[in-house]
Order: sequence, then structure tokens, then C-alpha cells
Amino acid sequence: MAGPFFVGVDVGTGSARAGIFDAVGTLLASRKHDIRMWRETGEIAEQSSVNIWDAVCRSVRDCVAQAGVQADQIKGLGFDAACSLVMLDGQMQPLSVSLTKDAERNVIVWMDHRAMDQAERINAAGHRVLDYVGGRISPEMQTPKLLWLKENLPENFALAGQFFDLADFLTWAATGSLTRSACTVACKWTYLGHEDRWDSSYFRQIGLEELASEDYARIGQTIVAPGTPLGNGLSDAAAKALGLRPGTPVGAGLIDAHAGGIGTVGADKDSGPEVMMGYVFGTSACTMASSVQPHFVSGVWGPYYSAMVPGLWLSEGGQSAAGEAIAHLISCHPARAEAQARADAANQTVQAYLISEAQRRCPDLSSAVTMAGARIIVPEFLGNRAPYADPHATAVVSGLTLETGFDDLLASYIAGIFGVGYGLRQIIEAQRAHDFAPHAVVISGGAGESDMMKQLLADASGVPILSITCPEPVLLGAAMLGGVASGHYGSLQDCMKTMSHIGKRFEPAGEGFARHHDARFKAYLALQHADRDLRTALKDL
Ligand SMILES: Nc1ncnc2c1ncn2[C@@H]1O[C@H](COP(=O)(O)OP(=O)(O)O)[C@@H](O)[C@H]1O
Ligand SMILES: O=C(CO)[C@H](O)[C@H](O)COP(=O)(O)O
Repeated sequence: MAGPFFVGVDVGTGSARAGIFDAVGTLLASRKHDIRMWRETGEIAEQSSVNIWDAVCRSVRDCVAQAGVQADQIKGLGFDAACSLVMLDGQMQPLSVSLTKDAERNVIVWMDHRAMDQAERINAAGHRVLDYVGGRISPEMQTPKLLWLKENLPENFALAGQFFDLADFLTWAATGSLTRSACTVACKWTYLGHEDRWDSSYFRQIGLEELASEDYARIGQTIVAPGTPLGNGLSDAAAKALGLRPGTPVGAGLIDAHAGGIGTVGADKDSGPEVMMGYVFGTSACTMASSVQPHFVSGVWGPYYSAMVPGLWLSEGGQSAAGEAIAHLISCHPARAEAQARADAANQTVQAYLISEAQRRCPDLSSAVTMAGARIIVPEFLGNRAPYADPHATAVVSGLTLETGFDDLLASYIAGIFGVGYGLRQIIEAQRAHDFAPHAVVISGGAGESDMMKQLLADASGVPILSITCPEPVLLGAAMLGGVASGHYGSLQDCMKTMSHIGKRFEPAGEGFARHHDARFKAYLALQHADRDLRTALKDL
């Protein structure tokens, strides 16, 4: 094996993974290590950047060893990560983001909703930068979280030397460069990518004036396109920890959903990336739509210029809880122990067992809708990200009976997947109302791997679902950043066309089952509406 080879690192909510690829996108090996999370009642989710970096280093070392590749054959390295907020002190050591003051807990995970109140105040002030985040800031973004830190942990906020999006922390840990990616700062920190600047009046208005007065020294002064080579490549210390060569080029990073987008939307060589919507289905679900012109769709995050595909605008929708919502549904069901025992016997995760059991019972795939019976699930356990931008939305389940058996659990599992699929359909319809609907959706993420899942999502959304040939599209997107940083490809778009290739296509079910989904989607909308009405009726109690 002559190479060149490129390594991609993906840090999701639950694990750090690494994959090694050749120059046409063939995956040679991948490995993962779980990362630790502290969850607390309320909306608290915290992690440790030391633990994350350790899991990254172990994953890279293991994957390179498994592939049998020599370090000098690896010509580039790229990182993506969930959009969590990392805080370091002036000596670049972890600084606590936690009311426990535990220094190990220096990462506010993206799904942490502690900054709801701060987000509401920012939205009420209505600054024009909000036009570029879908009209409303989300408590999952970084400026409400920074304001929470200033208001609740003022000493630590003042002591902080750097606030990073996790992907930028990882490239700093690898190279020592404080340069931020245009992806992270535009999507989560209100950087105006189309004007190449921060808006000081926003930071002054919301009460984070010091960040502007110090000229953004703690949140990013140098901002570059994803894949731009950083510093002098891998530092000696990082190279040793990763088992790679010092100086190996490292590209500016991406948010994980955006790496899924980059890994997939260039795969159709006959059309541009703007025709295909990326859909990243993991802990959360993210819709990644590119366009030549900006589209202002209320509740759909963006439009962000050049935040994913260089030169194109990105509109990002999705649901905060997707795979996580389905895992929660399973864990609440009386038959969870039986399902787990069956999965253990089959040496599978419970989700993998359930999807393969559904496929065994319905080999034609689309008839699985009959297994869901009359159960309709709006799986908004962590609010509605799009198209309502409503973090207070809650989940609704209808069609429950006194059944407690395994088949009933399977019904909830399938209905939960349809709920995720109807959320996708709703976002596509919101975009269609702005003449901006995709021709097809190309999927990535850990929850989207099986044929059954792709078919169920095609049936529920009413749009063809495509896969790419690579089994790890998010890791592929990260590795592309290393490929571009190495200079092996002329541009990220060239790299996307060369490394990513369309695999299978799943058409939405024909008339018979489409009728089921039309009716179920109407029921889904009615339940979602009922949740809003009930919350209004009960809000003063
Ligand atoms: N067959 C499946 N059905 C439903 N959910 C699944 C399935 N396989 C994986 N998941 C969910 O996908 C999520 C993990 O996706 P992955 O992309 O690997 O992680 P992350 O979102 O942390 O990057 C978990 O919430 C897991 O429960
Ligand atoms: O906000 C996001 C992208 O903009 C992601 O949902 C978040 O980063 C978590 O991703 P994952 O589900 O892969 O852990």
C-alpha cells in the first residue's frame, strides 16, 4: 500500500472515532473509544476535554495500527466534532464550566439547555445577526452559553483564556494554532461569514461586551475555511500522542453534521452539491442544504455563507434528539429487558437488533408501517430545533394501550423512527414553501446505516434517500479536511467528488403505503400542535 492516506477524526456526543482512507475514499480501518458525560437533572450535560483528547489519541493509534499503515504514509489529518463549548484558562488548562467547580468538567455539551433564559433574552432583543441563525438563537449555540457562564460562574468567565468550539479545540490540541474554522464560528458563534466579520454591536447588546473590546482574542481572531492547513501541522507532542509524524498537515475543522454533509453531498458526480440535502442521523438529526443564493427560512438555522461547502450558503435544520429520542423510548418500555436480552443473545446493540428484527418480519421493508399500528410519536424530547426553533417543545405519544410485550416495544421503535422521518418531511416542506426543496437526501450518521432505516425514512419523508459507498461518511468528511490541507486535492469540492461515491437509492413507498404515511403525518402535525396548545394553556400554573 503506497498511499497517500488521510486520517479523519469524528468526536460525536458519545464517542471519539478515527478512520483512515486512501485517496479515492476507500476506508481501510476505523476505531472508536467512548467518551464520558456528566448528565444532571435540569438541562446539564458536561464533558472533559482531557478525556476527549485521550479518546481521540487512542482511536487514531488503534486505527492506524489496525490498517497496518506507516506514519509517514499519512499525509493529512482532519477533525470534526459536535458543537460543544470548551473552556480553558490562561495557561490553556481545563477550567470548570460546572456549578460543581470540578475542573475536569470544562465542556458544555451541545445538547445542554442551561442557557434557555439567556437565549430568550437574546431573542427578545432581536439583533440583525439573528437573521443568519434562522431568526432565533438556540440555547444549543455558544453565545447564550457564554452569557450563562458570565452570569453564573463570573470568576471562571473572567479567568478564561480561550473559549473553543470542540472542533477548534481539537485542531488547537493537534497544532497549537488558535485559528478557528469558518464553519464553527458562523454556525454557533454568530460570525458573519458573508461579511467576514464579527458584529460588535451584537456582543455589546447581549452583555458580552468584553469579547468585542478585547477584539475577539478569546473566541477567534483568525478565521479560515475548513481544510485550510493550520500552523506547522502536527506539533511534536500531539504527533507523539497520536502515533503520527510531527508536521503532518492538519486542516481547519468542521462541526460533525457538516462533516457528514461534506462526506456525502458531492457524491453525485452529475449534479452540484446544491441538489442534494445531507442528512446526518446520529444522537441528533441534522438536515444540511446548500444553495447558491441565501434562503431565509424561519426556524431553519442559517443561512450561513461558506460554512460547509465553500462558496455556497448552508441552511441547517434537524432535531436535537433523534437517535437519543429512540433510545429513550426503548428505555422507558416495560419490555426493555426482554429486548436487551434478545439483543445480547444476537451480539447486537438493542437498536441494531430491533431494526434487523423489523427487516426479518418485513423483508419488503415498507410494510413495516403496519407494525407501528396506530402509534404516533412526536419524539421532541429535547425540543423542536426546526422548523419551529422551539426548545420548550416536548414529546407526545398517542396510541398507547395496556400492552407490555416485545411486539409493543417494536411498535414504539418503528413509530419513533417515523416520528424522526416526519420531522425531516416537515423541514423539507418548510423549505419547499421557499422554492428550496432537495431532489434527494443523502444520509450519514450512526443511526442511518441499515437498509431498513433508509427505506423507513424515505417512506416517512416522501423523498428518495441515498447512501454513499463508504460505510463511514462522517469520518470520510473529516479525512477530506486532511486531504485538502495536504495539498493533494485542488479544492474541497474536487476532493468531495473524488472521495465520495453514490451507493444505494431508496425510493419512497408506492401508493398503498404512501397513504398510510400521509395520514400518519397529519396525525403527527396534530399532536405537535396539541403540545403547543397545552403548553400555552398550562404555562401559568
Ligand atoms: N438502528 C438504530 N436505530 C435507532 N437508533 C440508532 C440505531 N443505530 C444507532 N442509533 C443511535 O445513533 C446514535 C449514535 O450515532 P452516531 O452517529 O454514532 O453518534 P454521534 O451522534 O454521537 O456522533 C445513538 O443515539 C444510537 O442510539
Ligand atoms: O448541532 C449540531 C450540528 O450543528 C449537532 O446536532 C450536534 O453537534 C450533535 O451532533 P451528533 O448528533 O452527531 O452528536
